[in-house]
Amino acid sequence: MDRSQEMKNANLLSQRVFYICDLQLFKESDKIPNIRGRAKLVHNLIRAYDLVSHMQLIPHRPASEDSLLSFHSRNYIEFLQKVDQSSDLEKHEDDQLEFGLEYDCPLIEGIYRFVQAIAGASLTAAQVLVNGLARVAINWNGGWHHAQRDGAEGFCYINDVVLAIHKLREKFSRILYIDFDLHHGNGVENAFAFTPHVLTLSLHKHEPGFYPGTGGLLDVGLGRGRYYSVNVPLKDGVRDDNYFTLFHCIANKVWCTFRPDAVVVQCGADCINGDPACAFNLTPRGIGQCVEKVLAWNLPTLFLGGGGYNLPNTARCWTYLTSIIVGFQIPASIPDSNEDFMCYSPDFELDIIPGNRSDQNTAEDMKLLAETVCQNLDNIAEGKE
Ligand SMILES: O=C(CCc1ccccc1NC(=O)c1cccc(C(F)(F)F)c1)NO
Ligand SMILES: [Zn+2]
Repeated sequence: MDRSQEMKNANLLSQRVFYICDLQLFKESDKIPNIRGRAKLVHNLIRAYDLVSHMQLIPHRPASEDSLLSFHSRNYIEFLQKVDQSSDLEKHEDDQLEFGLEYDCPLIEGIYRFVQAIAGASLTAAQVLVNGLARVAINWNGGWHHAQRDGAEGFCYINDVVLAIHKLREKFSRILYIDFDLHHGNGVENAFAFTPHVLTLSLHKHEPGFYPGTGGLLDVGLGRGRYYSVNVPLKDGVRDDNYFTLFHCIANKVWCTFRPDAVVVQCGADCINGDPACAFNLTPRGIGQCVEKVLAWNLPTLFLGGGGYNLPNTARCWTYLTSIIVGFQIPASIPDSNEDFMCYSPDFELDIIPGNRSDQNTAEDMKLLAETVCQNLDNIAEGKE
């Protein structure tokens, strides 16, 4: 191999952060209810801050039918293929309901090509980590954590998170999944509830009537997976400092007892102040501190998106997280070169101020969460079932 090729490879490896992006993927992402236009907004802001020059940009490869079947049922995948072709949707009305393709997950045009793109992007990112080409990969168009084996749920048509974790398991023995989205990562937890090879850790809002309703403190996993599902149920109003203190304590315990070989992080931005969900008082700095802690472990890590319905705030959040992941500090004011500049009015600032909702989580609540979770995790220390 000549010198220049060596230089290229060295440069490639030094770009330890791979970033999945291409226009087709953004086009497919726009088919998801309530986030139309978000994919481009996020990418444009990341580009405006010139963060792309610190990353290796690669396009997604559409997921094959086989890779979709590594988690989803043949019935569901074949239904998506069938309904994709047919013009008259009325014919499949009852099937649609059976596969959750109603209400929150209305049928979308070209749905099979859509799920191949969404799943393919996260699989392409995971493959980069399996190949050892990079230590970190980002797919802000993934993170659809509610989709179940045999159906769509909660705006999630395909569970790209489960597929990506399954891909990582080809090389890594113990995978830690961390879910910062406002909603419980039920689809991912269900997929791995019975296995000790994947520990799922979800911090989320949990109160009567709030979707999906699962992820209570007593939900610890099943069979050989008992104690490998970790849930941190929170009430409205939690703020950066308490959230990070809790995460810091639990993440340390998970790291010591589970000793992960790779990490997948779902960064749903509906937990950030300003989201129409109006629940937590968090800012990107709070989640950013948690991300810094995960990066300090220096493990192969895949970052995914998720919820986030205040589109400019979601762009602010994931741009800020990208700057932390690549280790390049960026200025607080939105670059006016950005074509979407006006979306960031009236402040044109990157920072998001914390909400001022009263914190329903008392100090006792937080203490009980930390203690209970840490006691549960004592059960997975070396050798204990
Ligand atoms: O964000 C999600 C999906 C949430 C969801 C699941 C099932 C039914 C409805 C929803 N959507 C919302 O909870 C929601 C929250 C805030 C804002 C919106 C919006 F899109 F209408 F703005 C929607 N999972 O991480
Ligand atoms: Zn969510």
